[in-house]
This record gives sequence, structure tokens and C-alpha cells, in this order.
Amino acid sequence: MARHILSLDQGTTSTRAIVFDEAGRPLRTAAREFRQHYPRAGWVEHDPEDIWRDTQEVIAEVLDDQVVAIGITNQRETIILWDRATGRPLHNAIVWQDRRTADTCEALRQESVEPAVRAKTGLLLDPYFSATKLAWLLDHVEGARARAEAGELAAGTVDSFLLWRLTGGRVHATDVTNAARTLLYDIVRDCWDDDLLRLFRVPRALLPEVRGNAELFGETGLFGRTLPICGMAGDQQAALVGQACFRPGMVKSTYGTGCFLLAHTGDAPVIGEDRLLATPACRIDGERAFAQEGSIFVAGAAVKWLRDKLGLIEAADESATLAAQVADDHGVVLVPAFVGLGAPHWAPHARGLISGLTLDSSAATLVRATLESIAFQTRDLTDAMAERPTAIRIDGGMAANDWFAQFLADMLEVPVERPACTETTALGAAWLAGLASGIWADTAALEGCWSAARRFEPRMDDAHRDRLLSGWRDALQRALL
Ligand SMILES: Nc1ncnc2c1ncn2[C@@H]1O[C@H](COP(=O)(O)OP(=O)(O)O)[C@@H](O)[C@H]1O
Ligand SMILES: O=P(O)(O)OC[C@H](O)CO
Repeated sequence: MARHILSLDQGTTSTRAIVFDEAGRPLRTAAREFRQHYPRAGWVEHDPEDIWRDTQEVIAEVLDDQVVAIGITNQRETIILWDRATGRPLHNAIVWQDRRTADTCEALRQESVEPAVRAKTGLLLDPYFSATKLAWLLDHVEGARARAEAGELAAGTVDSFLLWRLTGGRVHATDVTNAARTLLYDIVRDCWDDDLLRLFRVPRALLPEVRGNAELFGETGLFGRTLPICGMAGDQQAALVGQACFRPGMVKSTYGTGCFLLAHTGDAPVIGEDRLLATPACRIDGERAFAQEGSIFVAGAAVKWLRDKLGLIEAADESATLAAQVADDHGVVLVPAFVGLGAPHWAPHARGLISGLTLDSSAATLVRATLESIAFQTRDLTDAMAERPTAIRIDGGMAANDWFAQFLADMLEVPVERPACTETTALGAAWLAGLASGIWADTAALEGCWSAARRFEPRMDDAHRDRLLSGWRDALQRALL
């Protein structure tokens, strides 16, 4: 009988389940968009019960008799605190985009602890990561700190919360790629770190056990039979797997809500002065791989803003047609620093701006400037890398936009490849579960499953590209003031 794998992709704006066959082809998909909560400027929350409801619904919708394993992948850093006895969250999840702990991070930076934190975690002191968000929950939910210290509470990223719920509260575990985004995990020694736990004031009793990416995490009996959950990874690392980037130097860039560019760096983290992140790529059969990461907080979210807040487009895919109508020398630059700026600037207080407006600027100009800004930001990442990539594999919602993909190739000066299956995040989690359940022998077997559907070659002349990049840098400096 054919064996299928169900992949659960819990993203920032939607929860999806996709069933893949043994050739890695998607057979069925179910998705639910869920509510974003913005309780104050710069704050972003999710209701974990919404996520859990949608998870159960999408799994039930696509599950078939041939599914033999489940893989989970998730938005990273977003943190949930829950009661071990009831399984109920004590507060909404604080989402990775949330900036409420910017001042805490700034105060820690003043104490000159950042170099030591970076050496262990590969990260930087920014509210993006989980530790300061978790400390905020412990300090602001009444009684939480004392209960955490007494071992009554559990905390974790979305993967570990879903695993807990799927296994009926029997398993509190996470995987190394998610653990590494908390600021509490030593990526070199591969363990939670007591000094970091002290620094961020997080009791160890709260934290999940950390496992590799392709192994048995637990079993769920919630869908009429027992199913093993045996693949797990943060969504950007899962996309690196789904893009078959298994060798040093290979690079993928995912354009969903944010943009996350990951370059495989081999079996050791590269922790440099580059303002990029070092992060585990995966641990399979005890073998560790690492990646260098550039995290951009706003990519597709800016297109969603054009649609939902400005009403300039009705659907995201109209953006390509509108952008193509605008003259190349339109002169408008948009800096989408809506939640500060991530790599390589790390400026949590920066705010968005639009420069160069004239009476000629139209809705189409703004749409084009928005798409351009995402490619400019990616160029800032590749400029920060010690070794410029030779090609980039793209995926995520925006990868479907041909105009954007071509402009990206023009800005990066390297070919941009779009794979046949752009659901690479879900595919990566399916591949991890498939490795653990013996469907695929090793990553070499997976490399042959990847193919490019389209390749965008750079074709813009140097003078034009340099003029655009220089306009971007001017506007960026103003947003950083
Ligand atoms: N054709 C398109 N052109 C530009 N942006 C798009 C297009 N299709 C989708 N998007 C953007 O991509 C995002 C959705 O991508 P997805 O990978 O599903 O995100 P996530 O996993 O972060 O929820 C949305 O923010 C949407 O605005
Ligand atoms: O939900 P996505 O796909 O935008 O990914 C979110 C990232 O994991 C945040 O680090």
C-alpha cells in the first residue's frame, strides 16, 4: 500500500495541513486563516485555542487511510505558557513580530551581555526571540512566576504546544531548530544553558525536552487511529530541507509574512560580526548541520497591508500586474519597517516611510515600491554575507509573483530558482517525518526529488540597479534615524 505523510504547517497567518505521497507530491491541502490580535501598537498576539481548533480541523479534513506519519512545522519564536494540569494557556501567545520587550533588550544590551549571548545562541538581543517574551508573561500574568517555579506550568514554541495537545498532555518536547530561537539554548553544546536561563529569568522547569528533527516525538490517537509524530522543525529550517539545501553554500529564501534567507554552512555554526544569525539547520540521526540566517520581518505582510489597510489591491496576485505598469524611473521608495527592522539592521524602533512622492505617483507606484522594497531588503542580507550566494531557491506565498522574482534576480545579481513544489515548508516537515519512518533512506534520496520549475536570470544593467539601490539606502537611513 502507498504510504502518505501528513504535514502540519502552523504559520503566522494560517494553519495548513498537506498530505504528500512517496514522491513528495502534494495530494490534498486544507488551510484556515486565523485572527491576529494587536492589543497595542507594536504588540502581536495569537489565541492558542484558535490555533488548536484549526489544527484539528485541517488534519481531519485531509487525513486518509494511507497516512503513516505526521510532521509538524511552525512559526518560530512565538511563545505560549500553559498549565500542565489543564493544558490551558495562561495568556495569548506572544508572536515573533511583537516588540513589547524592545526596552528590556536595550537594557540588557547596555549591560554588555550581547557578545556572550551571541557566542552561545548565534542570535542577538532583539525582542524577536522568545526569552524576553516569556519573562514578560511570567512577570505580567498574576502568579505565573511562582507557579512556574513550582513546576505547575509549561512553556514552549507553537510546535511543543501542539505536540502536547496532540499527545493528550503526555509529551512536552520540541526540536533543536525551535529551541535555538528562544535565546536560552546553547547551539554549540546543544542544550539549555543555565547562565542564559538566569540572565532572562526563566525557570528551567518550564522548558521542553529537546530532540533532533527526524525522530519519534509522540503519538496521537485523536483522529480515529494511532499516528506517530516523527518530524518537527521550525518553518524556515523546514523550508531549507524542503528546498533540498543539504550542502554548504546552498541558499533558500522564503517569502511569506516575513522573508527568511538561510544559507547552509556545514557542520558548525558561523558566528561572525555580520549581524546575521547562526542557527541549527537540522539534526538528523545525530548529525548536525547549521545555517546562517537573515530575518526580514515584513515581506508578504506589506502586500497584505496594501490589500487590507490601503485597499490598493483586492488580491495579492494583482500586485504583479500593477507593478509591471509603472515606469522604471518612478523614484518612490517604501521602507516597510512596520515592526522595526530585522537583519542586518536590528532596529526595533524604526518605523515605515515612503519617500520620493510626486503628483505622478499612483496606487500602482506604491504597489511596485512595496514589491521592490522586499527585494532591496534581501540584497541587504546578501551584502552582509561573507560569501555571496551563487543562486537562490525561493518559496512562500510571494514566490508565485513572477514580477517580484525577476526583480529579485536583478537586485541580487544571481539566478533565482522557483521549485516545482512551492509548499517547501510543509514538504520539509514531511521529508523529516518520512526519514524517521523509513520512507526515504537519507537526505541524498531527497535531493533527487527537488526540481526547479522556473529560473529567473538577472538582466538589469548595472547603472540602473546601482541607482535603485542607492535610492533604497538613502530612504533606509531616514527610517533608521
Ligand atoms: N502573488 C503574490 N504576490 C505578492 N505577495 C503575495 C502573493 N501571494 C501571496 N502573497 C503574500 O504572501 C503571504 C502569504 O504567504 P505564506 O507563505 O502563506 O505566509 P505565512 O506562512 O507567513 O502565513 C501573504 O502575506 C501575501 O500577502
Ligand atoms: O509564518 P512565517 O512563514 O512567516 O514564518 C515565521 C518565522 O518562523 C518567524 O521566525
